[in-house]
Amino acid sequence: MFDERIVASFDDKETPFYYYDLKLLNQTLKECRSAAEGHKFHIHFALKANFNQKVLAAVKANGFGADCVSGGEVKKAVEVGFDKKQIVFAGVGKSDAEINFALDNDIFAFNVESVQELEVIDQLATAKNKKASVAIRINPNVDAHTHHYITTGLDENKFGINSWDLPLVYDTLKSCRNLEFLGIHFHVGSQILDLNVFKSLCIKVNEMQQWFEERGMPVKVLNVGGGLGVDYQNPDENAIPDFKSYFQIFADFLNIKPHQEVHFELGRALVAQCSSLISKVLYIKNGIKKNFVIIDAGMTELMRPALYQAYHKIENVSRMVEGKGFKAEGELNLIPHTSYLSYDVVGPICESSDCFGKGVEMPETKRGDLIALRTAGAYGEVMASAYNLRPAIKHVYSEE
Ligand SMILES: Cc1ncc(COP(=O)(O)O)c(C=O)c1O
Ligand SMILES: N[C@@H](CCCC[NH3+])C(=O)O
Repeated sequence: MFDERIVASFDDKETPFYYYDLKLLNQTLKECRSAAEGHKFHIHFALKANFNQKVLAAVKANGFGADCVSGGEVKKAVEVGFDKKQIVFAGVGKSDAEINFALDNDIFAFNVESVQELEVIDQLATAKNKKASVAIRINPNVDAHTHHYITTGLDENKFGINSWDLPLVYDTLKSCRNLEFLGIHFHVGSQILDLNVFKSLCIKVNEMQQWFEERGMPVKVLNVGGGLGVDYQNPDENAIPDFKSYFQIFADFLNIKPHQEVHFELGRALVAQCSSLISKVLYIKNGIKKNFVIIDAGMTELMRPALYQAYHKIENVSRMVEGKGFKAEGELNLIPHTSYLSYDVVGPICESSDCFGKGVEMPETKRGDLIALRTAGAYGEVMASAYNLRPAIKHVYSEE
């Protein structure tokens, strides 16, 4: 991904910044869309993964809808120009102001996460003399086999309505005159690489839709959420996820009826690989037990390693020649692997967890080298913070 021309173009840029490969982003979006179109599946992009303006413009241009988790995201989606009939609003804690904003904008649907929320949406819709379309988020108790902080579909998680509360949901839907029941919604977790998880999800979705339809409530939308993972270890070899196999699971195992639409809410799979956090080496500190590379990006710019011990591939792009490996300073020839050193790559923030990788093998690294933290396009800049009064994040975009 980082040929010499790209690295040279970074020379005059102030670090740290997120570098976006817009060509890769567009390729990824197109592949996803064509894989989904074959099955007539609808995809809403989960804005929580990335709400960078250029990213959203590309997502919208490629025909995706918007999956929002706050009033702020609904507002953003409206401002960017997503079709309001392609905006959904999920989240366990929607405030009255957020619900009102979404009602005023006539969005496609609320994914509702509790019985009390159903009642509140009905009251607020009644006050506006409107009907709110709702999908019921059901907690399917399916183990996503992913990091426990990003598992969302187990009984112990706060998300969704548990199946034993469905009779109460049914009664509430029947008594609330300003709600229109649209369908059911699920999301079991994120960074899921084992496609069997989605098979188990399909089985639960089939059970749940039958429950509603047996009670005379047609389920028009089956929303199966997002969660497809990406290859953090091999970002160049597997730059675009296998969308075909992913969608095929749902085509094979979901019991889709003619009156139904299947909706997805993908985030990470669409945007993770198109961006890297580029940072400059400030200092090299050789300790007794460890060598530290101290870079000018910290957990404030990319929080995932500190928060989830998440892995991001780390490369010294100043010493990389495309197709040839690494070069030593001033040399054009390859340097042997034995001259790779082991470093802990850390940021400047006053927290011990401000560490991007331990024992990272890199060619001998010097002050001023550029370091790329790969696969940072999802849950990267959106989770940035101003802790330590850090400046706002900067961006650089590929030409395309
Ligand atoms: C309800 C919901 N939908 C969609 C997503 C997007 O997930 P992912 O980025 O893993 O595709 C999430 C985040 O996990 C979510 O909580
Ligand atoms: N922020 C998480 C994903 C959360 C998904 C949202 N429910 C991550 O970086 O992996």
